[in-house]
Amino acid sequence: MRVVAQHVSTGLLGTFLLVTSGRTRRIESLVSQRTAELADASARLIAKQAILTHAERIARLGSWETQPATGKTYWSAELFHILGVPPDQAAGVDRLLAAIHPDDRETLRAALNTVGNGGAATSVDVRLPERDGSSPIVHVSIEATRGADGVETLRGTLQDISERRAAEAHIHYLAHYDTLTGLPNRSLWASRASQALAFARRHQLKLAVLFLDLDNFKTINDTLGHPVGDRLLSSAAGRLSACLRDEDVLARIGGDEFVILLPKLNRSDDAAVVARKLLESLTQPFDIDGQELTVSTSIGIAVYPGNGSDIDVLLKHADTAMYGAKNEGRNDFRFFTPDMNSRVFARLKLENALRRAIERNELILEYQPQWEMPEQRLIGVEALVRWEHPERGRVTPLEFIPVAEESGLIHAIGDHVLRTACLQQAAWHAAGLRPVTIAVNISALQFRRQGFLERVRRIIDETGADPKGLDLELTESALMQPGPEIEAQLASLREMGFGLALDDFGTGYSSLAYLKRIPLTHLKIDRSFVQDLPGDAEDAAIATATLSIARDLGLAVIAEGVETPAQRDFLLTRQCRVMQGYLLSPPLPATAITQLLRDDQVGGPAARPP
Ligand SMILES: Nc1nc2c(ncn2[C@@H]2O[C@H](COP(=O)(O)O[C@H]3[C@@H](O)[C@H](n4cnc5c(=O)[nH]c(N)nc54)O[C@@H]3COP(=O)(O)O)[C@@H](O)[C@H]2O)c(=O)[nH]1
Repeated sequence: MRVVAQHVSTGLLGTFLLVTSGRTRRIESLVSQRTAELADASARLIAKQAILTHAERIARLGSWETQPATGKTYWSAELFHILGVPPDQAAGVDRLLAAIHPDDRETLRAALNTVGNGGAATSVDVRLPERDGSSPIVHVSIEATRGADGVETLRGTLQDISERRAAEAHIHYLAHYDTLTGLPNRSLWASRASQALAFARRHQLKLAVLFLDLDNFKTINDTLGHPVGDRLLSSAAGRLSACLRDEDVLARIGGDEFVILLPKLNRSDDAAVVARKLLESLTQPFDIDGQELTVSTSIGIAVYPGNGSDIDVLLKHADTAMYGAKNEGRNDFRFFTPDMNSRVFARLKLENALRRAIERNELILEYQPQWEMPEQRLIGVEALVRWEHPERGRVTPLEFIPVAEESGLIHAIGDHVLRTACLQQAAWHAAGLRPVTIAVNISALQFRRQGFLERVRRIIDETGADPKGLDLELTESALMQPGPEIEAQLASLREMGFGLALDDFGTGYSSLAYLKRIPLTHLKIDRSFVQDLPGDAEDAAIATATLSIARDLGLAVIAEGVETPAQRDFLLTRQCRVMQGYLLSPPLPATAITQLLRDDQVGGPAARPP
């Protein structure tokens, strides 16, 4: 029995053991299955957490959660990072508030309290304390989960939006400011001007709009290059700005155009006071990269309510008045008057007529003789363009050359003048007349334009003219800052045989240094230095010095604008051998020069320095 019992008991145990071990295995298998599932879930959770952490880092967005009842708090890794709080420091609402800029803490506290006390979800933008010179801006969103006893969980996100804000600010800046000068642009100016106008209308105040355009800026820009032009513009903007009050609005609205709003004006004349200050501010030369540059401005003024009742009209009238100031000598201001509209129209009409004049060959040349003295031997002529306008009669180049330069027509006119002078040389040669030099004026814009040399070559080839009998008269502005390209162009012209005369010497941006570097053949004493000779001591000194410099540099000199025997005699005593002016002869048609040459077949062109 014992054995049986034993057997039985062994059997039971065995059975039990068998059963137990079977269950155990199942349990084990279940446990290991569950463990694997848990490990898998945990791995997936970790992976998801990693993705979330990654996403938060990329978005510069941290998240947080806090249970007011238990004080349990969670901060994501990115939240610690954005707030600059070490990850081992206790994280909670107080810590969050402490990490905010002291001036913005109350804003966030109020938002947290609102949501914590049952208010709707909200968000605020607050700053963090300054780091690396700026205060990051964070956008904090707050919401709550509520239970029966009120708020159970307060949670939210905090995102660093500094870059977005900076980008928005930059876009705003680009849309409203001029990047070169930092001044408001046309759009911002117009919106401020409209507000000011509404205020002026309500309070029956006056308001002025000033339109400024820098004089000769285009020449400086085209001749010295855009980087120099840009620096000049921004320096000029600085000076203009310094003349104004805080409430005035200065804007740059185009290349060299500025507008100013004077919003609170007692009397119209106050605008004139400001205009005078602005003109005065530009009188001192600018030092741009070590070179002295001078620029002036012309100013047009329109006043509300007299000259218009909306900003567009006031601006248009100020622009028109600015043209008035330009036409009447520049470097000055003019108030708008209704008759100016017709003047601007006239200027546009002139430009159109000039365009047609070129096509219709209305531009002709006269030639002013140049004489070797004291024998008064004709040795050259200066070609001067004339416009025979079908209705207006003769239009002076003083009127149309500036229009041609502003409109770009100067290039076509310049080519026409050079071609006509070349053909005239060929005609005099063909007629068997003795050769005289023909001097041709070249505008600075024409000379500095890409391809000038090629155009000159083409004209010479087409006309068969001899450059040895041609002088190109260049102004000082054409030769300002002669870089290697300009020097090479001048050298090529000299190699071709052209003479190179510096016109109006002493009136512009004279630099004796470049006289040495560029291959000039002549200097022309400007008639402004001749007209008061011999009485004016300063003019006498300038004329004498010019002659002396030219002699030392081996250059020929032509005195222009000689109108009186006293001027002629003074210049003769200073060894000036070549003269031009009304005393000797006005500019004449080609036929008259032909006659002069026929009458005197013994002269010859002035000897040029080698
Ligand atoms: N780029 C070009 N400019 C040109 C061309 N033709 C003329 N011009 C420039 O126009 C300005 C005015 O010229 P104009 O009315 O022809 O006057 C010239 C002479 O008539 C005048 N002159 C000559 N002698 C006297 C005088 O004794 N007294 C006096 N008051 N005026 C006199 O001077 C002008 C010549 O000046 P300049 O060229 O400096 O030698 C003038 O700036 C012309 O340059 C052209 O084809 N292209």
